[in-house]
Amino acid sequence: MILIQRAEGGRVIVEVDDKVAKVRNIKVDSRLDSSWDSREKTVAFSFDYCYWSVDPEDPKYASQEMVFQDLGTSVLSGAFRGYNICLLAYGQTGSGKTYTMMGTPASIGLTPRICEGLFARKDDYSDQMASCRVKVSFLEIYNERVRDLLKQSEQKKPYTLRVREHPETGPYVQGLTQHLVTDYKQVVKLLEEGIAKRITAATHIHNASSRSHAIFTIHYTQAILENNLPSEIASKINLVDLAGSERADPSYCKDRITEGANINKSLVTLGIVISTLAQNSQVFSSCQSINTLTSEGESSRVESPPSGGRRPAYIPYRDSILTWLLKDSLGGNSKTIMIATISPASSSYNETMSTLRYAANAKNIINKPRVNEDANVKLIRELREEIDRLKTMLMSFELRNSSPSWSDDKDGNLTELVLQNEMKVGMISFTWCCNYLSL
Ligand SMILES: Nc1ncnc2c1ncn2[C@@H]1O[C@H](COP(=O)(O)OP(=O)(O)OP(=O)(O)O)[C@@H](O)[C@H]1O
Repeated sequence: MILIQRAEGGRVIVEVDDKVAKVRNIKVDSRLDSSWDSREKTVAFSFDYCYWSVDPEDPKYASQEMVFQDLGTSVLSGAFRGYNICLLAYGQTGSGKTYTMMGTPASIGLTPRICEGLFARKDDYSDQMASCRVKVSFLEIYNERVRDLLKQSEQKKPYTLRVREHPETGPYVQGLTQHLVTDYKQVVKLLEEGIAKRITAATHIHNASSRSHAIFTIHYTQAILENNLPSEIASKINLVDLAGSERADPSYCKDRITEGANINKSLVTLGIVISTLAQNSQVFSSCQSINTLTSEGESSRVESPPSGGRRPAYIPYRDSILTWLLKDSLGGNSKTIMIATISPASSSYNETMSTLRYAANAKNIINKPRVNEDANVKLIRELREEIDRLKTMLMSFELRNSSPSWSDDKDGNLTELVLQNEMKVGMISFTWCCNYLSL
């Protein structure tokens, strides 16, 4: 989705028409007869949502509440169902990423609103024999190093945390503190603490520009009772406010230039990861459609890769700390929303076009999210569904079939299947309960 924030620096060259953002091509002079110039006068990009957030007096102005109602509520519903979610704000310096993700005291942003939503739901749990646990962590990546924003550090060099990769759960930051929070006020306090520690500097566009990528993570675990068995559904919500992309100003000091180079390095790597994932998703979907066509027309199955032998390309996640940490959110087990913020001013034309192309690429990625639930509880539920299906079939056979021999055969097989599945359910439930109690 695209969010158009303020217009400083020249005339407005962007307009929003429902889900389409149209940018006037400033390289084509609209006053001249363009018959000799084949370039388009406007370039249109379509997204799931486009918001106009320039002037609060404008009737089409999109407020923080409106953005939350569209995006924040879908983050919450995904988390309640047990999915991992990632919300990522990308855009030019000063275009409103931090405003959208965090907000201001007068106009709170997505992150605090999402936390508020989690705790509003928590209050309902008393009726449902379920409970939940919320833990948060907050880190920044600055100059390719990781710092815990929620840890008091007396050290001179606080950027010492290392990223490691677990074979099952993926990349994580070793030693990052996780804070158990029980109400909204506690989260707000931690958010304020972390934001105050985040590295900012004055750039030629924005005098309090975030120079680091910030990741606020919520570990949301729900304890539920399913089929009379206690179980847990876990969801990880990554709320990411990226550092702004900006060109290096020759008047900057050496540190600022190194900092800019590191920001660009991770944003360039993010761009490469996004376009490779988008290409791979296209290879995957063409593979699927070829397999579908073949299985409709022939009896044999085609193994991937399809004709032409295109294999998925290597994804360089580990080329930057940012992409390594977001590996699962980008093209993995996560529902991911990218918010691209742009300025509608003509002076930002190049950055706006590059952000829109970046976002258009990200739209093509196909992720594989799955509910993070206990595998045994899932198996028991599937077996019970199968038993119900078989019992319904048995009943309809008994009602419909008059031929005794045929019906007896089928009845026998189905009854046996029902019994086998009920035994499996009994055994798994027993072993699972023993394991759960011994923990
Ligand atoms: N829609 C908006 N309404 C009112 N103020 C806004 C809006 N968008 C941004 N701002 C204000 O503009 C300034 C810059 O915005 P913000 O800090 O969110 O930019 P950013 O993209 O995070 O920049 P950087 O990458 O440099 O950190 C802030 O003072 C912010 O409060």
